[in-house]
Amino acid sequence: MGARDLQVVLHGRRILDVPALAIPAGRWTAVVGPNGAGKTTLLKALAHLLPAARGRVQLMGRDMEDWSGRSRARTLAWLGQNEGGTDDLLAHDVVMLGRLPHQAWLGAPSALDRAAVENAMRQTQSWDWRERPLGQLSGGERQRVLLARALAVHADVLLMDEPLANLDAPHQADWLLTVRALVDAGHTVVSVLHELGMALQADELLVLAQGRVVHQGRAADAACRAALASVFDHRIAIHQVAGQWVVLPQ
Ligand SMILES: Nc1ncnc2c1ncn2[C@@H]1O[C@H](COP(=O)(O)OP(=O)(O)OP(=O)(O)O)[C@@H](O)[C@H]1O
Repeated sequence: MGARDLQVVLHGRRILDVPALAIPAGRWTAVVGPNGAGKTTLLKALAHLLPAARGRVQLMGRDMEDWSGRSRARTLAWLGQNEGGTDDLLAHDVVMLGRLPHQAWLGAPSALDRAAVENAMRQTQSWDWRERPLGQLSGGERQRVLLARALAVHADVLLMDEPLANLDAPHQADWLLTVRALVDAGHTVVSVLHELGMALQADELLVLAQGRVVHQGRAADAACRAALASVFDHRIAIHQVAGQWVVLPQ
């Protein structure tokens, strides 16, 4: 996906200013940067969730405005932070919401929908809580249900804002495997991450600061690590341990 002249002004402040952006298809891009850099704002603007956004966003080569809401919802899955309004729903029904773009108007879920929900819940190990209201789950359990909802869409493009929030280490590792499998199957994943060591395992890094893209490139490149150190005012130390990047605060 991509964007041109993307701007967000809120209460008279320019929050985001991205003249041109191309996110490679079939790869995993991690969006990183300090608090307040505009990462969530960028992701929401790309997802067409921010009425205040100006500019052009393209999804699979077509302007967002040219997509019907339904086909866009089938093509682009969203995992956001602190989403309200679904606490009273059973976890299973929350995940089924991910199948809405595939269902006929007022139609019952098909066998395919039910299988997609079960597979996604088993993949995130949340199937055991399917009969529990979302509001009664722990932060990590809830996050895994919401991840299942995004996976159940079977979308070509997945946008995830802080998907690792509240996940314990094994489930962070599972998330990584899930993303790798998605990308291997040709999907595009864009995730905002604060876990910089995980972000450095992405294919591409998009580094934001003060509402601007200050670097975009292959995460394996030294230039990405230099850009990271710079936007965090050199308050991080990046080490390689057993072939993986470890980022420590300093
Ligand atoms: N509704 C709003 N009204 C005014 N300013 C806002 C609003 N939402 C966000 N901002 C401001 O926009 C800037 C970018 O916010 P955003 O949430 O995109 O940052 P972020 O990079 O995701 O931050 P974090 O790492 O803290 O989650 C911040 O300075 C924030 O205060």
